[in-house]
Amino acid sequence: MAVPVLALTTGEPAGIGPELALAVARDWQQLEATVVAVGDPDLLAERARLLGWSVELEVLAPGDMLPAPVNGRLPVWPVSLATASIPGRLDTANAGYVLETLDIAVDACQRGFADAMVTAPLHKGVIIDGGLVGFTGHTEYLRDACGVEEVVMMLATERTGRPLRVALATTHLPLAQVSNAITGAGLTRVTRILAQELTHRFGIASPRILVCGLNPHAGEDGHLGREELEIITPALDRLRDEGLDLVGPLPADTLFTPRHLDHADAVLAMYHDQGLPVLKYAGFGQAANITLGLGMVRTSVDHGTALDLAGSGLAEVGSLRVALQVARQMAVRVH
Ligand SMILES: NC(=O)c1ccc[n+]([C@@H]2O[C@H](COP(=O)([O-])OP(=O)(O)OC[C@H]3O[C@@H](n4cnc5c(N)ncnc54)[C@H](O)[C@@H]3O)[C@@H](O)[C@H]2O)c1
Ligand SMILES: N[C@H](C(=O)O)[C@H](O)COP(=O)(O)O
Repeated sequence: MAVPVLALTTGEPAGIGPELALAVARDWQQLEATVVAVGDPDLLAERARLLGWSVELEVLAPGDMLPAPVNGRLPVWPVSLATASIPGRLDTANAGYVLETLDIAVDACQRGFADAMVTAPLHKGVIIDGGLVGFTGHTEYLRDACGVEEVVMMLATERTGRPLRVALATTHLPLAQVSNAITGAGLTRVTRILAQELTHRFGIASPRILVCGLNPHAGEDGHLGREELEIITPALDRLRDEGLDLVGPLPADTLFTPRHLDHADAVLAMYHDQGLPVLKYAGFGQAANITLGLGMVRTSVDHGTALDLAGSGLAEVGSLRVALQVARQMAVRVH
């Protein structure tokens, strides 16, 4: 493939997404990809002015020839804000704008105008308050936009020396709903996608996956919960019969130790705050969020909108750089 094209959605306009897009454009470093921002050019220009950064915006349309990356220049596929955005101040009027940037990036990937999409953070609450009841995040929105039944959220960092990859069996759910959401069919789908994508998109021929239990001490033989005995173990056994290399269910408190992690390619955690705090403790600011199973490449940052930092220029750009690098590597590998 020629140099891949990455469509970078600029996220919640009142958050740090717009300035992170500008920050990477000031210094593309060694990124061997062409990046086009998807967002409001006036917003980007205003944020650049506020920060005193010199970034030249080049407004183009999907399908137009994209220029090679030059420090201080940022190509943009334009989307108009509904109303002017003030750093740190959410406005439900702009919820539709955020979603439109996602739709444009998905469409561009599907039509071959981009090889991957990378997303700056959005604010889930303001999208819901803006009218999209049931919205829970990019992952689920993109699953529906791509028309697939299941996707897998996986965060990955290399700050730990060897890659640490943590995937989730359930994503953005209230904790009270997690147990009911762990089903044999769901676990089977998620684990298959994880194993397949580790092979196809990360080049790991026969990935070893460590699977967390749901309950303390993986249920203590049924004394501290029965999901391991009744749901998780039977599902893993069936998948082992298909040839998958799965270890578990293991107690989650001791799974994340070198003794286990040194011999594994990924961890499958049962829920968001079982797996992600560990990953973020190890690699916050140097990790990428990857959606597996979409049929296209999508990565994102490991952090949120950081409204407290918006407009200050102080937000760290490390995770966005990692997300761009991972998207580039995945896009190149897929072709
Ligand atoms: N990829 C995404 O779109 C994504 C990811 C995580 C959270 N979110 C959303 O973001 C919103 C705010 O979430 P939150 O407050 O829980 O998390 P947050 O990541 O926005 O903020 C948590 C803390 O980390 C700091 N922080 C975050 N990013 C930083 C950066 N780049 N550099 C330096 N410090 C940084 C913030 O200042 C804050 O103190 C929520 O709506 C959440 O759902 C979106
Ligand atoms: N669960 C993610 C995290 O904690 O980093 C975050 O909420 C982003 O999720 P989406 O990519 O689905 O928006």
